[in-house]
Amino acid sequence: MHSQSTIWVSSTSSNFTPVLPFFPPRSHILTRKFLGFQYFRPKMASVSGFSVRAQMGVSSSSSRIRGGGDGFCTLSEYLGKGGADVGDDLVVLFDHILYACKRIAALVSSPFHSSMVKQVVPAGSGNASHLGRDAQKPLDVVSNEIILKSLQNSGKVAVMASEEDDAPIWITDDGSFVVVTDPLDGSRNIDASIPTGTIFGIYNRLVELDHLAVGEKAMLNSLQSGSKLVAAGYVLYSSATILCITFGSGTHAFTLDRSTGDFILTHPSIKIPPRGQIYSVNDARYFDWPEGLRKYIDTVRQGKGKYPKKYSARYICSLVADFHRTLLYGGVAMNPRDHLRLVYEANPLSFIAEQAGGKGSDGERRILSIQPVKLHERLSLFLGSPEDIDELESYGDVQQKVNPGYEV
Ligand SMILES: O=P(O)(O)OC[C@H]1O[C@](O)(COP(=O)(O)O)[C@@H](O)[C@@H]1O
Repeated sequence: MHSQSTIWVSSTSSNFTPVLPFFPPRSHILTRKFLGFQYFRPKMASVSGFSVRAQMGVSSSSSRIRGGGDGFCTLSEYLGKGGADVGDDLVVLFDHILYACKRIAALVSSPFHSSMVKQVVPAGSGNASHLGRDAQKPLDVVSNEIILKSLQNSGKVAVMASEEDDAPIWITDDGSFVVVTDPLDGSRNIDASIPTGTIFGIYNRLVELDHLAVGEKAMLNSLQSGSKLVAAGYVLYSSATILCITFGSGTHAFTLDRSTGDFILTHPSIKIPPRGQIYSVNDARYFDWPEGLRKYIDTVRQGKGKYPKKYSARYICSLVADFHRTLLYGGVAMNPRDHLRLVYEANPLSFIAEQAGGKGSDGERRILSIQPVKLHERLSLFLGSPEDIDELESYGDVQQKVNPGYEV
């Protein structure tokens, strides 16, 4: 489907190994099997099984998942008729989103990205609302372009609303979907090679708005409540490239096999632990927090909360990475100040959290029940294990309203 052939130089030392085509065909799975590679179930993740066969019959949706004859289930197999059967239009759309994410994955890990992006990003381009420490990085702009191009090429998307653009972009009247996205979250970390991620949510186009002017229907389609999401996902660019998705029947994660370009189902039916022992927050903000939040953190870090063990702190400062860890290990990932966006970040991740048995809250309300009123609306965000979120909310006053504009 995609004609573009990027060249991937595979090298672990100064000796260059032969240049491989980027993501060669699936027949390489045979080589992988022949070489004896095995996928193992991660120890700390609470998943219903790892190999496709192991999870057969676990639930009505997962039992329909059929892997290839080799026992692995690729994303295409998962989405297709023998699997979740999400419909041809979504299959095509996912194929294009994932192609874009593979390009971004290649870009963020490329030794050449800093010099490449300097050439392609004109000064002053991008979202005017990004100022100071929120200023767009060149890779934000490039990633945004990559995603927009792929959505255009898919022919399936009416509107794209991106964290990087001031206004939503109307793509085609023929598209049946609306895509909201943060193309490269955590990009402020990129120069230090810390994990980053792409977040996206997919809605149906609201056909009842078709008669409106383009700008108006683009905006209203993008301001749908998170409870209307058809699908949501993120791609984590880290030591592994992980795609985590939901279509409203469970949360499933796939790991990119760099030798074939396939996303392999590695974490079917993720279940977040009901309670974790980790909180994730930028606690340099402690003195700007409200009383309730300080009390909550003071309590759990001393092991005096409902769970009688001392909590640990983990904070990467990259939302997708902090959320992914929370999904697998449990606990709560939070940003109590009005910083993260409802449309691009809070809604898709809350949908994924809920489908894994977790919760997404602004400290008082369920995120998915909030009606967005502004495209770039920001809010406090708490995501994680249901018992941890309930306990945190019970402290009442957990939203940081003082936001002095931190410099780092
Ligand atoms: O500075 P804080 O409050 O710790 O915020 C860090 C958060 O901001 C982010 O970098 C996102 O910010 P941007 O949307 O401005 O890129 C998240 O990845 C991270 O979780």
